[in-house]
Amino acid sequence: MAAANRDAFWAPSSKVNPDLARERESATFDVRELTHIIDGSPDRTKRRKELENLLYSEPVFRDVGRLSMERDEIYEQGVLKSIKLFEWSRKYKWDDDDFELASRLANHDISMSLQHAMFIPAIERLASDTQKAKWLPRALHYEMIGTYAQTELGHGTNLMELETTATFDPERNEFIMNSPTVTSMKWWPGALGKSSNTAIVLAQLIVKGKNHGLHPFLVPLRSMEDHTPLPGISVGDIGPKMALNCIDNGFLIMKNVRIPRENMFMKNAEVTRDGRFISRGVDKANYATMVLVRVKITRWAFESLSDGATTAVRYSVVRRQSSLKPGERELQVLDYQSQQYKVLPALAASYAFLMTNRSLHRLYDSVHADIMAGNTKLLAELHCQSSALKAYMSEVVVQLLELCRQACGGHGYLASSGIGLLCASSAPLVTVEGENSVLYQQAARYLMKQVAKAVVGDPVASGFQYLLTQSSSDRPDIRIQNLADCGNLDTLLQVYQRMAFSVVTGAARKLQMAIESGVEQHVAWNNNMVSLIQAARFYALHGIAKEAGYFLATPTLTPDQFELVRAAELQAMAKVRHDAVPLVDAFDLHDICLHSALGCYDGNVYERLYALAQTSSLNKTQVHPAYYKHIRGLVKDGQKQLRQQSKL
Ligand SMILES: CCC/C=C/C(=O)SCCNC(=O)CCNC(=O)[C@H](O)C(C)(C)COP(=O)([O-])OP(=O)([O-])OC[C@H]1O[C@@H](n2cnc3c(N)ncnc32)[C@H](O)[C@@H]1OP(=O)([O-])[O-]
Ligand SMILES: Cc1cc2nc3c(=O)[nH]c(=O)nc-3n(C[C@H](O)[C@H](O)[C@H](O)COP(=O)(O)OP(=O)(O)OC[C@H]3O[C@@H](n4cnc5c(N)ncnc54)[C@H](O)[C@@H]3O)c2cc1C
Repeated sequence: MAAANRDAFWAPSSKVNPDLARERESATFDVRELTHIIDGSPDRTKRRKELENLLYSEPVFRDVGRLSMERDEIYEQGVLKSIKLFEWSRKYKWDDDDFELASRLANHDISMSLQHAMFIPAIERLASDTQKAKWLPRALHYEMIGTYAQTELGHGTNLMELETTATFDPERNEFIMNSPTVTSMKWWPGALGKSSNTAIVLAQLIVKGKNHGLHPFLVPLRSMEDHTPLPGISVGDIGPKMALNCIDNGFLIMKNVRIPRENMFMKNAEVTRDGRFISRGVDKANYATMVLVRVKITRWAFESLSDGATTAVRYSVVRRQSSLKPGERELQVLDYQSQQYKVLPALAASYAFLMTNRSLHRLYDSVHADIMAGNTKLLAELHCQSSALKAYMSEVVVQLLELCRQACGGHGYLASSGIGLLCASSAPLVTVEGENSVLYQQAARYLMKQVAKAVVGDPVASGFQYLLTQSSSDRPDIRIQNLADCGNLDTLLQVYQRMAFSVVTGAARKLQMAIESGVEQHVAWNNNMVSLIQAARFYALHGIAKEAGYFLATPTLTPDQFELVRAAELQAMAKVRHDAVPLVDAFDLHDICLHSALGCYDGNVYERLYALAQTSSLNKTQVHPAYYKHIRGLVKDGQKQLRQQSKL
């Protein structure tokens, strides 16, 4: 597609699909006001619009051609986008919020996203003041382009078994970095393969033959002059992935790579010139960057889901298919109850996730400020909440996005729908920054400790008061007698607390019984892992309907009450359906950001599908070269055989 046509492609059309226009006219609330709430304030909306104008004035951010690009081109485009954002960040002195917003507007489709997502935050959190003074300006001015290299080919989850070593050489006042085995090579770090010249490498610290555990080190990878790998460094890309192919996730093998002693991150621990190891702060302080990124993932979960919900809702009101009564006009597919059941949970969860992320962010900011001041009292609660919410929200996003894709029928399978790519690029959220079942277990571990406290009457953390209130014998009955009761938030909270109490204490009981019967603690944990993971998950009405078994078996609800909840859920869906389009419009996603022929604001779905099909590389010529190479021979042979047969 020529550049001029690309611009035309994204230009909003004055001709809006009439079904979509009607939905907007009947909105029961002010969409702009809701947009301000979603953005945070009218000023934040204004700022977003300013950044949209800046970004989308650049051809590289408007491109629709990526659907037919080769890997090299995808990578190069991702690099170009990174460079643009970095240049603007430097020129306009963007703060973290601005950078995050700009990155979101670029769909995080940038090769060197780790620079701001992990590399700079890790320096801020793990480096001593002297190191920060030295490294931060180099990172913020993009002389250092960096990555966070923790995972290895052999181990991602179990950090204790990482094999990379950093051995202190007191004579030369240096660390010697080594990847001693095949499985010890670093594998997966984003931007490691081709883009980064520096890495934060997590390695086992060896001093005087003693292993002091995992610590972070700043390792130069490539020459600052010509970007060639430095002596002892083998580095490269790990190959194409299901999505996110603009990112050069890489491998790294180090052979006797020497770095100055001062390159060990020294906020939390230090090796002195004479080889003494000094540990400061809490044991897990070096995991701080992971906690931050888990919080960020809950934001990305909201963003991906709101993209998917917008596309699925808009398309579902534009698409008409079949009628309920023969001869009647075909129905907008969103009017089928089953379609509402596929699409509206994604819409509802988008809003719930936005608010949850905000609350988690507030907790993060407050605990982070405490930690910087030396107070780590709430670290365990933050670790529990960030682990459980990262796991739960990413799990739900992956499931709901796939439903949104299915809700778009066959067109949802086209790359031009945008939704397949969204599913593929969101899929790793369940794995990165801690695989979900592993993170649920971290939360379960904290929960079990809270149960132990509740049992002996000790105070429990603020979010776990239900362990005390729900255990008392005079707890009130659940009052669900009619549909209106199902809409009472206090009642719903009570339902969840009761179910959570039963599941959490049930898991604790099973664990305790297994241990008392003589089973070793870690075996008992493994034998009860599914119950423990369930205990760490949390669930409104849809959650109750989906997890019926737990609410009926615990027993939190009677079968009659459960039927009422189900009826109330369907009633709520019909109500939300009326405002579904205004509710997705309030996300105010620019068409370029959404990148979907099915989800565009004007609803001209069919025209855009056809226009995007024209960009297929197969359509460059009327007759494809494959015809001359292969198909022509087949057809000619067939013709020849037919002629011979007709002669017989
Ligand atoms: C942008 C996307 C790019 C992606 C990037 C990446 O993926 S980068 C790569 C991302 N990679 C990953 O995410 C790897 C995932 N793996 C891990 O995070 C860890 O290895 C582990 C948590 C699974 C276990 O760790 P372990 O064997 O060391 O520990 P343990 O289970 O024996 O527990 C010991 C104690 O430590 C506590 N504690 C643990 N973590 C934290 C924390 N963050 N904070 C605070 N506390 C924490 C825990 O509660 C327990 O406390 P207790 O009960 O003793 O008072
Ligand atoms: C797109 C992408 C980007 C990434 N970026 C980075 C990066 O920038 N830097 C970096 O260092 N790493 C990065 N990673 C690596 C990522 O952090 C790891 O993949 C993740 O931590 C899981 O580790 P693993 O792949 O080794 O899985 P494993 O730990 O081998 O787990 C495999 C499976 O085993 C099961 N399992 C494992 N342990 C347990 C347990 N204790 N209990 C129950 N079940 C268990 C789970 O089902 C799990 O899915 C990235 C990964 C991806 C996919």
